[in-house]
Amino acid sequence: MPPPPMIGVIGGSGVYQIEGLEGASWVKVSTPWGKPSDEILVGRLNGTPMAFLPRHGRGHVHTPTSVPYRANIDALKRLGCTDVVAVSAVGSLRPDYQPGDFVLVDQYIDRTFAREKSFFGPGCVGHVSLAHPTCPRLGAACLTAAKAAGIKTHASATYLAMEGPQFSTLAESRLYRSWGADVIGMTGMPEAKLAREAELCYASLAMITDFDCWHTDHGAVDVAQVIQTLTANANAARNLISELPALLPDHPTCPHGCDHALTYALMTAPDKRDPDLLAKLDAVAGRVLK
Ligand SMILES: CSC[C@H]1O[C@H](OP(=O)(O)O)[C@H](O)[C@@H]1O
Ligand SMILES: Nc1ncnc2[nH]cnc12
Repeated sequence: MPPPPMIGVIGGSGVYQIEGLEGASWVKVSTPWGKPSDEILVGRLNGTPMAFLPRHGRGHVHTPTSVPYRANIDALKRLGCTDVVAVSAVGSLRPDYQPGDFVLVDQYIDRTFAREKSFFGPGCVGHVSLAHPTCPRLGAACLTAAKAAGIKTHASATYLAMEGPQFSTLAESRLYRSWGADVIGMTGMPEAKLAREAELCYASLAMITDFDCWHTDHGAVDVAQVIQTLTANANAARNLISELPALLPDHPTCPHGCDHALTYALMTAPDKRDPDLLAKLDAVAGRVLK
């Protein structure tokens, strides 16, 4: 029997709390990959178990580079999450995706270079498919929730993940546009890669806060502009999340295979596997290592 649905929400910049969780408490979760960004708020939303983790920690302590992505995903998996909705602030790289709009991210270009990107490594080599890096079923639920909450949401976007923390140069912004990227942010990767390795359904809902620096009618992005747009639209994000529980199926076997991503992924022969790494993979890959 597949586990019952539990939604993990990763809150991005400006989203450090969620309201309305019944019986909510902040819990400390230890992982073999270090400490998550913060304690995790666990409770129920309209009867469905939910776990909320602020990606940068309460008070925005972590940079996009220092976010402990592996610990965060491991902790959500360890708590029993089946589905993870990531909320992020992004800049728009196209004129028709405008500040205040939401987008459902379904593709990535990963330009980050200073982060741990895999749970696997020497002694347990694994290769998962990332052709479709997000879960279409969870994405569809997010779009339905956004519609119910009255939020303008674009159904598809390619997210350029940059290292940061500085924003892009004009030449970079133009280059990313020429590559076909639609939005830009600093945290979408390796989060999506790790969620896939952990066999979690993952969807990324991004709020557009600015036009980065390429748009001739708009000044270059700064933090004040990002915060202003985030604050103006924070309620929309909350309303959207509260619509989600009713939209998840009772028996969450993923028709797209997110929950079986590791079935053919492991390459290392059983007798060559590193016991220390296998122990660390207990939550993430326990299903295939039992
Ligand atoms: C505050 S602007 C840059 C900052 O905002 C985004 O954060 P998140 O993705 O966690 O919402 C962006 O990726 C940068 O980390
Ligand atoms: N223009 C931008 N570049 C990178 N990350 C962002 N987050 C919000 N706006 C951004």
